[in-house]
Parts: sequence; C-alpha cells; structure tokens
Amino acid sequence: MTRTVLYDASEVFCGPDERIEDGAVAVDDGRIVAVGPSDAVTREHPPENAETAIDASGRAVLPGFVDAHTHALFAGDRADEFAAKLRGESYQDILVAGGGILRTVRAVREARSEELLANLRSHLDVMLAHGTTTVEVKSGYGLDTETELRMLDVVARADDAHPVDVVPTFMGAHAVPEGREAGAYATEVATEQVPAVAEQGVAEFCDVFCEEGVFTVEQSREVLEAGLDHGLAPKVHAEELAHVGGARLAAEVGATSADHLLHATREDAAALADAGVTPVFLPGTAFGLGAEYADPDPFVAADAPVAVATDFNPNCYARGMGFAVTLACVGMGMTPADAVAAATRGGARALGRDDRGTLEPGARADLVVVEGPSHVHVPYTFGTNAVDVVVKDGEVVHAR
Ligand SMILES: N=CN[C@@H](CCC(=O)O)C(=O)O
Ligand SMILES: [Zn+2]
Repeated sequence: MTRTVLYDASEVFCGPDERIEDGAVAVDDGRIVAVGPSDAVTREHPPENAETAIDASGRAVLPGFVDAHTHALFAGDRADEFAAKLRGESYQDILVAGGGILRTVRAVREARSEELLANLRSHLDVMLAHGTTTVEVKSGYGLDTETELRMLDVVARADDAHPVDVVPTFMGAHAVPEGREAGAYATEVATEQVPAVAEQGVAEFCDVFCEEGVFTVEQSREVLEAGLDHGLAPKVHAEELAHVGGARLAAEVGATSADHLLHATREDAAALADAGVTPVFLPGTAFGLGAEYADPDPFVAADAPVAVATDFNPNCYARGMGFAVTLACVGMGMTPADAVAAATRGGARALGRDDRGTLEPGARADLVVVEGPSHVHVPYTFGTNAVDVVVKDGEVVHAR
C-alpha cells in the first residue's frame, strides 16, 4: 500500500522546466514512488488506499525548502542593533565596538546547553512551519574549542529531536575573539579546533568568514585546508561586505559553496562555476543591512546552479524561506521558478545532498503544499506564510 498520496494539485513543481498541472505525488517508505498527472498517479496509487491522502486541489505541491545557510543556534537578543543600523551605524562599526557576533559569543558562552537546545528547537519549529525540511546550522558563536564543540553537540541533539534534518557546519573562524590577533587565532582554529571537531565527528563542513577586518584570504585558506585534511568540506562567507578574494579561494580549495557574494565579480562567478562551487545568495542579509543585493546575472551567464537561503542569525532575523524567495525575485530579479528551484534543489546542492530538493521517483519525500495554485505564490505571498502542509520523509509533520 502506498503510504501517502497528494492528488489533484493545481501544480506539482519538480523544477523550473518541469511543472505538472493537475498533478499528484505518491510516497512510500519515505521516498517518492510516482509523480505525474493526477489521473495516472491515482490509478496506480488510489488515495482511498493510502494511509494519508491529501487533496491538494487549488494548491501547489513543491519540494521542501533546503535552507543551506543559517546561524540558527544562539542566545541573547540583538534587536537594539537593528535600531542602531537604522540610525546609520554599520555592521562593522558594531562588530569592532564588541557588538554583533562578539556579543552573541558572550551570550552563548554563558548559556547552558539546555537553553541553547530549547532556542534552536523553537527556531526549527518556525522554519518547519514555513516549509523548511532540511537546514544547515553553523557553530561559530563559541570561538573556543569547548564552546564550539558544545554548540555542535546541541546541533546534533536538535537533529535527533526534530523532524527537520539539521546539517552541522563548524565555523570556529566566524570572528576574531576579543583580545586575540586574527593570524594567531586562525592558526588555533586550524591546529586545535578543527582536529577536535573532526575527532568528535560532529560537523560535515568547515566555514570561514573571509572578510575585510575579519580573516584574510591566507588565514581563511589555512583553516579550510586544515578542515580538508580532517574530512570537513569547505564553505566560505565570501565577498559579503567588500571584495577580498573569498570567492576565488572557494574555487581554489574546491568548496562546496561560496555564500553571500554581494561584491562578487564576473570573473568570480566563472571561477566558481568552473570549480563546481555552488553560489549561495542570502538576500535577507542585504535587505536587513540596507545593502545592494547580489547580482545573479554573472552566475546565470556562467551557468552556475545557484542556491537561495535565509542566513537566519541575530543580524538577519528571518526564518522563513518564503521571504528569501520573495527577495530573490523582487531584490535580485530572479524569476519565481528559478528562485524556488534555488531554494530547493540549489540548497540541496549547496549541502551536497542530491537525494532531495526535487520531486522525482527515488527522491526523499520532503514536500510542501502551498495555499495558492502555483509556485509563484511562494514569492507572491509575503508578510504571511504561504505554506499549508509539510511532509517530511513521507509523514505529515505540519498542517494548518
Ligand atoms: N557574516 C557573518 N556571519 C553572519 C552574521 C552573523 C551575526 O551577525 O551574528 C552572516 O552570514 O551574515
Ligand atoms: Zn553566515
């Protein structure tokens, strides 16, 4: 018996070039077993025989969102910095004055693990209700071996306890701790933190904030190469606030993704495409900082399959992927179909997960049903949530 059937959907969105009108999806054992026109799929997999049948008439069915870049594990409150930025203070002014990331580091070091876990779980609840079925979560608010490991342990516990799949990234090189010098700290990350994280087996990726006033290209390279030596795939925060060469570095080390890219050049886009690095756009950050959005055109010209993610963190308090998709369209000029694909298949690619992000037989059965008749209703709906139902591994895990 087929476990779950979603039928009579106005649109089943498998990808930008594959949208099925009046479609259906059948799921068995956590995997998609059939996708196609509703009459054909339901003939083979009758809804009345399914354990769960979802009449999706008037609504669209999409892959679950894959949010490939977040800093969703933190403590404390930085809402006052939002107000300060509106008064004209810059992100870097706030960081240099001991605020920003460094303020969250103090809060995380002081927080008990149970409090951190409760915080993360409550954020995952919100993300799930907005259609996210896989999310990457970075450490990086510990900046010492003990707290970085504690963060990654909390990420693993959240993954075990929550339907959303949580992908762990180590980011000891997220900022230079107070009183430390960047070069010496980068070496500590490379020689002490990376081996400790690898020994515990608690991270898949190693990320670094390669940025003016944070870590140079060479310091970032030292950290990423240590990660590679210890089996951690590289990711890079690249060209966010200034152009410093992080995208080139990502290409050179064969990173899985290069993220932000607000100041990336045409040459950067080509280098990333040639090296098979997935570019990840985070338009919520540009929106919150009042900065210019990343320009997707050089990446499209270079034929790079891009991702869109939230960058949820205390500086970008956006947990829903729908809003990121809206901004990708309105701010960056992407089409709704390309933006939705970037938030699903693109996100999966940026996390090295080729088993999800699309609707095809064999893929993991992570799906969302949205309240409007097509994928366009994802970016078209903003300020409220367009997601009605979320299915994770074939089970309904959220419905309103
Ligand atoms: N840029 C560095 N890291 C985050 C911000 C984290 C924070 O401000 O707490 C980002 O991706 O935007
Ligand atoms: Zn980030």
